[in-house]
Formats: sequence, structure tokens, C-alpha cells
Amino acid sequence: MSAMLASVNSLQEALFVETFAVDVIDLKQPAQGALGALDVDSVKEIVARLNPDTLVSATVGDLPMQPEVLFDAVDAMAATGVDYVKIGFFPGGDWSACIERLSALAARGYALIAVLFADTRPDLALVPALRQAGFRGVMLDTMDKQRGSLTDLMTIEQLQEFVVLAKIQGLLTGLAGSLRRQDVSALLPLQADYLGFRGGLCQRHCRTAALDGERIAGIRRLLEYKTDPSSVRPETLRQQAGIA
Ligand SMILES: O=C[C@H](O)COP(=O)(O)O
Repeated sequence: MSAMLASVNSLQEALFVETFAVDVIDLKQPAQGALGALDVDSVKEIVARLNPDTLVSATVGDLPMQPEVLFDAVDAMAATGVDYVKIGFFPGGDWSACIERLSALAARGYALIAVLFADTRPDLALVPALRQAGFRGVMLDTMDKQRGSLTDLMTIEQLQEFVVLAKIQGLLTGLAGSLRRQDVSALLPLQADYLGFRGGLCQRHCRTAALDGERIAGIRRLLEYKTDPSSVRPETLRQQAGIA
């Protein structure tokens, strides 16, 4: 079974999705890009207002792959108290230098999640380097939301290969990218740690539109945890990965 990550753009939306007991509330501003960010003060306030047991992640924005730019943004977002910081690996720049610079933040105990974009054909040879740098997880998403869902861009076999590769490295593994309700049954057998949603939770499947309670409840029902939801908690993952 996979956990459910739901992306929200405000305190109001965060409190709303919390009532559906989603497993991870992901703070982002979809109107500003694939991984558009909320400002750190808003994130801080949302973290303070949510139930302390609710897992929260946040994105840092669609940033250029420049080590210092990413370092500063991730440092500031991690300091808000979110459980995970999601970092998009966009085309261009020096990915290795960025990973190395961010390893200093991972060493401070921040749980970093690399987001790779299926529509940019990312080099999966990067996955072991993420683990070595102390990243806590890696996920696939889509950059261009007009190109269909993740399952339109990669075959189930390719997605399975990604999940297995990431799990071998002991990384938390996520799948997202315009996922629709009908994608869930195809993705569940892959046993990713979580599936992420925004557009699929919104009216008209439009990621910048308002959340739709019926859609959220429908996907939540498909992803009801049958096992221990604490398995995606940072401390559990640390133990699994043998990190003190
Ligand atoms: O991390 C999950 C993303 O927010 C997914 O957004 P999307 O469903 O609109 O592609």
C-alpha cells in the first residue's frame, strides 16, 4: 500500500485536507510552477496550525540548478519545521555540485527529497548519488502539466524500475504527476511509499482550481492504509536506512 500526499496552497486548504487524514500535506503554490513555493512565513504558520502528528512537506520553487541558490532556499524552508523539503531537479546547471552542496543540509538532519521530472528523461544513475549525499527520498513528478499524467510518460515497467532502484538505496519513494483516480490501481502494485496529488484533488482536474472534497475522499478511499502509516515518518526511515 502507498501513502497519500496532497498538495495544498494555503492554510485554509491545509486544514481542509487534514480532515481527510491524508498521510502527507505538501505545501506548494501550483500557480507558480510545477514546484512553485509558498513563502516561508506562510509555511511556518501552517506548520504551527496543523496537528503536530501530521506530516508536512514543502517545495522550494522552480529554481535554477545553482548550488548556492538551492542551499539558501532549502535552508530557509527546512527551518520552518516541515518534515520534508522537496527540491526539483530541473534541466541545466550542475546537478552533482548541487547535490554536494545540499549534503551539508542533509548532514544537519533535514529530510531532503529530490524531485525528478519524468518528462525531462532524468538520468536515474543519479539515485545512488542522492543516497550518498544523505537525501531521504526521491520522487518522480512531471514538469509540464499539459503532457498528461506520469503514466502517460513512462511505462509501468519503467516506473517499477525506478521504485526498485530507489528502495535498494533505502530512499523514500514517491510517484506523482497529474495522477488521476484511474492511475491509482495501476500504480499501487509498484509499492511506492507514497503517491502525490494536486490536479486530481481539484475541481475540473485543474491544479490551480479549488480543492474538491469528493475527489479527495475518493482517492483517500483507494489509498486507505492497510499497514502502519508511521512507516513513512522521518524517524522510521532513518532507522530503516541505518542513520542514527
Ligand atoms: O507532489 C505532488 C504534486 O503536487 C502533484 O501535482 P499534480 O497532481 O498537479 O501533478
